[in-house]
Amino acid sequence: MSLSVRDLTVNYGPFAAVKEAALDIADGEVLALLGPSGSGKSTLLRAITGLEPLTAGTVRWDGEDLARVPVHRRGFGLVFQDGQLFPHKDVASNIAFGLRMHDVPRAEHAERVRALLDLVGLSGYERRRVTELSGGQAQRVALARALAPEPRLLLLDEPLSGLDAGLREQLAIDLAALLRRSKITALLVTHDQEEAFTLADRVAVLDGGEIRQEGAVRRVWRQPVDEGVARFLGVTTFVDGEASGGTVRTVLGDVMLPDVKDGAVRLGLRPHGLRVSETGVEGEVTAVVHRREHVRLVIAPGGDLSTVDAVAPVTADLRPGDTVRLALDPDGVAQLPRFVL
Ligand SMILES: Nc1ncnc2c1ncn2[C@@H]1O[C@H](COP(=O)(O)OP(=O)(O)OP(=O)(O)O)[C@@H](O)[C@H]1O
Repeated sequence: MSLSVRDLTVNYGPFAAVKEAALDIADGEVLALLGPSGSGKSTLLRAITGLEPLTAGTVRWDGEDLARVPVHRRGFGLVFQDGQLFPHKDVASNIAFGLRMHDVPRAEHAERVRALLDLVGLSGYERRRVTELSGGQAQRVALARALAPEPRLLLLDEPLSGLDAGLREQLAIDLAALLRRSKITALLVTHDQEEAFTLADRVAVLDGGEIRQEGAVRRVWRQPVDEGVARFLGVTTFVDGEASGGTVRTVLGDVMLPDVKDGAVRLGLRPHGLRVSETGVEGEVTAVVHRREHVRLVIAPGGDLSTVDAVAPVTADLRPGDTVRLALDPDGVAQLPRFVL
């Protein structure tokens, strides 16, 4: 085990921004701290780096308590939302700064900078002024600078949130490949579930300063512990059902789910968990929103049911008032614990 955090609490006056947080990151693993704005993600990350004093708790690396180890001696690399590059230096000097801080001999700088630029997909950019970089390129340079001293833990605080959507998606894919290829141990802070799921092996979902759920990405996505976590992970509709032999029967249709136990179950549906289909439950379209890859719909299924979110292909020509049929898609369905009163 590399990083181990226990009972970590950070108070700002009477307000607890982080409450008794516990998490572990194993060697080569990427953990994402995911949560809404103000949930305490950045405070927890800053406390781990040593930038924020702990009110209580411990941060250990391989068992060693870091309480008395200052930020620059922890061997951690940091990347923030705005890469905070030195504007008067060129790309190579920005990256070499990371090397100088860690006593890498000067003769090795050029070669190391070249290798790092290659790693982040910016070969040949050594002499470029940082003021002449795009937002995405600047974040790649910030990443190269943080990686230069070969940190034992890379901490990324919303590294992509300053970028526009398309670029952000591409950079998340590139960054995920880089982290896996280089077997870097990392902690990522983000409010964007797509980003967390692209980049991380495990996620810890924070809300109100508390870690509400922690686990492998797929598991948290498929089995959120409560409605709060489920909603934060994109679930908009909850429906009860009865499982038998791997199929769950609900008022919105049947769906086959892996590992579902027979008996009463509660499902959480993301919009793409309900798709317009040839057969299935009938409903009336009440709203249509065009998205890049699909059309989002609000449907009134009739009867006692409240409106539900659903999707249709971009080619679907649907308007409010149209009648459609809906089928459940297991890809967009989560399973929640069902509390029997
Ligand atoms: N220096 C400070 N003094 C007082 N309160 C603070 C301070 N820094 C943060 N807070 C409060 O602590 C809470 C957690 O803040 P934090 O920045 O960790 O949240 P976050 O999840 O990272 O949010 P965001 O995604 O918006 O950055 C917030 O309610 C914030 O207002």
